[in-house]
Amino acid sequence: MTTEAAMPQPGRRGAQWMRMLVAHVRPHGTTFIVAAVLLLTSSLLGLLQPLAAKGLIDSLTGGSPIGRALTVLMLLVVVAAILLGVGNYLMLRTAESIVLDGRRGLVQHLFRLSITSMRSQQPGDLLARVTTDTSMLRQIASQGLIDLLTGGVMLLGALLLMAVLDLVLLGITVAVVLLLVLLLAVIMPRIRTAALRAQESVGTMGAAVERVLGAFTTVKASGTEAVEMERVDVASREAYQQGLSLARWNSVAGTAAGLAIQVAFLVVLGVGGARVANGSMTVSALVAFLLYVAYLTHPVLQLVSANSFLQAGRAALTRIIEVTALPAEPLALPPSGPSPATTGSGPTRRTSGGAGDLGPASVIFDRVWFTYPGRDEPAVRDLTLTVPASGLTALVGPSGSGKTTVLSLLERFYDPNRGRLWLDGRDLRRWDLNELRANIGYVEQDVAVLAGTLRENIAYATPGASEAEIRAVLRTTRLLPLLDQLGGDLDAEIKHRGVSLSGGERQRVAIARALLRRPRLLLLDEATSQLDATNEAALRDVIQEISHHTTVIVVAHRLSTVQDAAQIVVMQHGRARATGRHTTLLRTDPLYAELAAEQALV
Ligand SMILES: Nc1ncnc2c1ncn2[C@@H]1O[C@H](COP(=O)(O)OP(=O)(O)OP(=O)(O)O)[C@@H](O)[C@H]1O
Repeated sequence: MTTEAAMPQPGRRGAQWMRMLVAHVRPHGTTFIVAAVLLLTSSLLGLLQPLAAKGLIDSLTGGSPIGRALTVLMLLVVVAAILLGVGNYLMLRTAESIVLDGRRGLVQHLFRLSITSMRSQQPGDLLARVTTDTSMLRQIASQGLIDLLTGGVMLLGALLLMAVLDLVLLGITVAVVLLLVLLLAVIMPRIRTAALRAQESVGTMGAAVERVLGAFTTVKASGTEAVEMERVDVASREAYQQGLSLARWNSVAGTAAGLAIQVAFLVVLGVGGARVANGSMTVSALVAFLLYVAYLTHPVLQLVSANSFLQAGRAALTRIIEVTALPAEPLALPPSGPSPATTGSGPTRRTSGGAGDLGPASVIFDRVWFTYPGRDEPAVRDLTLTVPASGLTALVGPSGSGKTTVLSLLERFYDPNRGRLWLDGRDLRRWDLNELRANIGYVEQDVAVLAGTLRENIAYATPGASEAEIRAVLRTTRLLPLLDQLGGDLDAEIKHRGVSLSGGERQRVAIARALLRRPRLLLLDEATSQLDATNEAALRDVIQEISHHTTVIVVAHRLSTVQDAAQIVVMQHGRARATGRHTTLLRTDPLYAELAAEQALV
């Protein structure tokens, strides 16, 4: 998890797209094959139509009755049309299933990405990959593969039947088709490049839009709407240019294919006419041959468009493969149902990983070093620290001294480069990741409130929580007035990103969420920084009370909030420079004394 998770280069993923395509199609193999057989049969019946037409002409010119030949021709037309309809439907159904599977697989992987992988990506671009790129899978299956198959078979079939009719004319037709193939071989890489660039620009556009949506207030307050619009516009213009390039090359390919068939038709007409005149072939054979040449238009255009779809699909698949190649964490267990009710006065641990009621957890950092990917300076250096089970430990120190990083290492968002961490005497790396996180309650610095109801937000990590339990944590975190404002309705909606809540309310929602889980280790990162004095004092008491039966690690800027901590760790440049109680540190550590003096605590 500690290695930089840059997006792999498309070239390196080149051969994988075929394997991935096969993997996507395989689960729907039966329907795909049935659909392919129906479509092929329909095409083959279409292939017989010129022969039936020849029979009809022969009957007409020979003066024999045409009823039978006419019936055969009609039957061929009707049955081919029905098979085409059913086959198309089945193929589209398969294509939709492939898109569904593709999206599910991609999202599952996306949500399991390690923090390092996720931070190396642009969320808007990832969104484009999940939505737009997966949509392209539909075209690969419904148009690409099937057109390639039916077009190929029809082309071969037609050439075979032409061979039966006249070898000289066949030679002319094959020569023209080969010329076309050569031309297409030149055009196809260009189509592929344009498709990939177009998809990439859509991703860039998504990232540019997401950047604004994620900081909408800042954009408004800074008056930078026009600048941001320009950024999006650059990406959309690029997508437009690549779309044009794609259209250009596609129309060159389509026109060349149509032209090639017409040229073949005219040459065959001329040479064939001469051959009829000198008695080398019959009129009906020439008519049938010409019908086959005209008939070739369809499979040839099919093959051309199949290639375009496959090139575009290949570009999309390449972008999907890039995401699936990023390092991910093990799959999270589904959240547990309601936990057993609290008995007596002691707390019952709620976990979604099944940790059970194990009491508070002890934590040890043993000479831990950690440098963020892409950074030169370690954020944590040679950190040795013991946090006893139960009690409040506070991390204080200047901004950037590594306090948040210490909490991130405990959550295993990152693994140390050197040294080891222990929780309950067990190396952190030996914990099942989901079990580990189920034991920890974490209130991050930039607390997240999700779109949804108040209940969903509070019980986010504890879906089985009862109404009484939720109300209890709301009382503890002084959120009952908020509930009153929402008309006493736990199922009232909170707006996207929690923008309808104040900063302090958001913090308290996050604390309530962590408390409801009744973790064994509670990590609070500046969790009360936005609270007013009254609420802060009240929550400080609550946290003190919790620390009697839970291990609590608090990151605090305001020393007033942690004066009573059992242990205060003073961090500087990633190191723990001093550890002790407030009064001791005031005497023994100049930095702590300075911080306290700045905050008028002495
Ligand atoms: N995701 C990240 N990628 C790269 N560097 C990071 C990342 N997060 C933090 N850092 C760097 O690591 C160092 C420690 O950061 P950290 O957030 O742990 O400090 P902090 O003491 O919690 O700061 P503050 O009190 O301002 O929140 C800083 O130099 C910071 O720039």
